[in-house]
Amino acid sequence: MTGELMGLAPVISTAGLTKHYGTVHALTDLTVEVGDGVTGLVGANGAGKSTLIKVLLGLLEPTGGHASVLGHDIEHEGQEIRRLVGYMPEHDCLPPDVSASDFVVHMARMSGLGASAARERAADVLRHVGLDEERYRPMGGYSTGMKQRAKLAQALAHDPRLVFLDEPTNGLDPAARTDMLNLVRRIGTEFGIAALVTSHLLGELEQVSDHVIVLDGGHLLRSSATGDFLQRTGGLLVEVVGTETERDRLGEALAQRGLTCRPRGTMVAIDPPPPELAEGGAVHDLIRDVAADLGLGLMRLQPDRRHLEDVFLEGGTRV
Ligand SMILES: Nc1ncnc2c1ncn2[C@@H]1O[C@H](COP(=O)(O)OP(=O)(O)OP(=O)(O)O)[C@@H](O)[C@H]1O
Repeated sequence: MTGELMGLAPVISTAGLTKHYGTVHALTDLTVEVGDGVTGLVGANGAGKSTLIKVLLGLLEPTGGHASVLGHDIEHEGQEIRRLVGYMPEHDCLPPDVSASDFVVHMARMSGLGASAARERAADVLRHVGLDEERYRPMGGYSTGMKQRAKLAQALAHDPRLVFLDEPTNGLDPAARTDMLNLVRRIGTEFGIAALVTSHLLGELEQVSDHVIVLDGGHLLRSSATGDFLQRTGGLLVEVVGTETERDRLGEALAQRGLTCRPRGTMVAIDPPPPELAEGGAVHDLIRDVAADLGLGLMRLQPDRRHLEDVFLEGGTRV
């Protein structure tokens, strides 16, 4: 876990955390730690992500187990936790007749800032999230992207140590999604605020998270550094100048030399080579020589990596 590795106290720590809604087992025996930086909380709809956040905020009582957030016990110190933590809920919760500016000032005042400090802080966070002149307009007329930014701004209003961002990219088009992910990354790096961010889209979290926790039906499927999810497969990806014809000529020639190849987009994906070619970069030399013999220009030769989707496709092992 991130915190343990760095010798720091974890930002969040749970032990056997369980939450049932009647017969629905939303979280089961969850033991996990979250450190500083950005942590992705991934899982399909209904996996228990929002429930975990609400339990950690002290808004829902756990059925069993324990958890602490920034060193505070969730059952007895919920108020202290909510003072230190910002929360961007999944669903629309913005008053339509109020401007983002008034709303964020209000949220900052609620957290104890004086009138002028709250105005200053609101202007800062609204600028950081990219709401400019629109911030003076009633939020009812905002696009989904602007609403998500306003929700994020209110989560940052009281200068929290940690933010819970529940599906911040929900409903956004690809460009707005990229902007939001960049913002999430900046929160964890430039602003130095730890972030637990949920998504059911696995690919997007691998771009911004230092660590990823995967939930499946309320169970912990996996918790590791993002780099470990993207571990090398031992295979290679090669791209040559030209079209599919050149790609396939290379693939066929490499297959004749004992490599297992298949097309993947514009590239040739090569399975981990046999031991005699894996040693000392022999496979790289072979690919270079085969491309040269065919008169093909090598554009790219890189390790093939697993992606977060693969963890799900493989079914994974519950830990
Ligand atoms: N108040 C509630 N009463 C009963 N069941 C609930 C309640 N809230 C959530 N659930 C159920 O608990 C399970 C986990 O829900 P949760 O909202 O935590 O999942 P999630 O991973 O956040 O999914 P989503 O992204 O769809 O919100 C689901 O089966 C859900 O239907």
